[in-house]
Amino acid sequence: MSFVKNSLSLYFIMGSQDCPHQDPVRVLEQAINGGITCFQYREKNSGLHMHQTVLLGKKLRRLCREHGIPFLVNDRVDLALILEADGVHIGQEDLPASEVRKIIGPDRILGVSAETPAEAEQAMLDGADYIGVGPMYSTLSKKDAGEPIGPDAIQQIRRQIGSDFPIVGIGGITPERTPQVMEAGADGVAVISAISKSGEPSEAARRFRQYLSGSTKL
Ligand SMILES: Nc1nc(C(F)(F)F)ncc1COP(=O)(O)OP(=O)(O)O
Ligand SMILES: [Mg+2]
Repeated sequence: MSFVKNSLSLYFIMGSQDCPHQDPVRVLEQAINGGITCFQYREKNSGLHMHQTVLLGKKLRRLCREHGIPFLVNDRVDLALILEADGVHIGQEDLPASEVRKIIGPDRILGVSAETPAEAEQAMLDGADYIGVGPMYSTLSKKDAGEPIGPDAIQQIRRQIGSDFPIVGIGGITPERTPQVMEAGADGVAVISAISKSGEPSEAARRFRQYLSGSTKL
């Protein structure tokens, strides 16, 4: 579990839909240079058909492998297996976590979205290695995101599941908002547009790392 916990501190999530003006491979390369610790490939309503999704996924997977960054795939367990991903992330409206755990086996990472203590508890019972809690703040990266639940939701979940289980906050998180999410009990922050749409992904990732290490000049 400590491997997952350590890898969650700066969890970059991206698909081609998040990089309207740049090559997604270059964006990931820059984000890795800036210090991300985990990556999730999340193609959503991007217009790519599955062959293109696999091709891009292979390039992103290769980049992560070269830099020792865990590579996870969102939603699509088949795509995760094709890409030899380190894991998969699923939400409450995706395949049941307990079924996904059977398909990916015991050694791959299983992430599950949770908004409430009950969902968090169930995810743990279903074999999740971490949970993603959000949306923390309003987000443009997920069209069907619910109302923001804020860092308090992490505090409530922590009261239910204890301090050991890995939690990452997600949804509208900026470098400046990172301390609030971490103080609420998260092990890390998951980020899409604050890095992918920053124009300077490596600089953006570096700023998150500064706030994560508490080394910013307040
Ligand atoms: N993709 C995600 N990754 C995380 C992670 F924990 F990894 F940060 N947490 C939450 C989500 C959202 O997952 P889901 O609810 O299925 O929506 P979508 O499939 O649109 O992403
Ligand atoms: Mg999903």
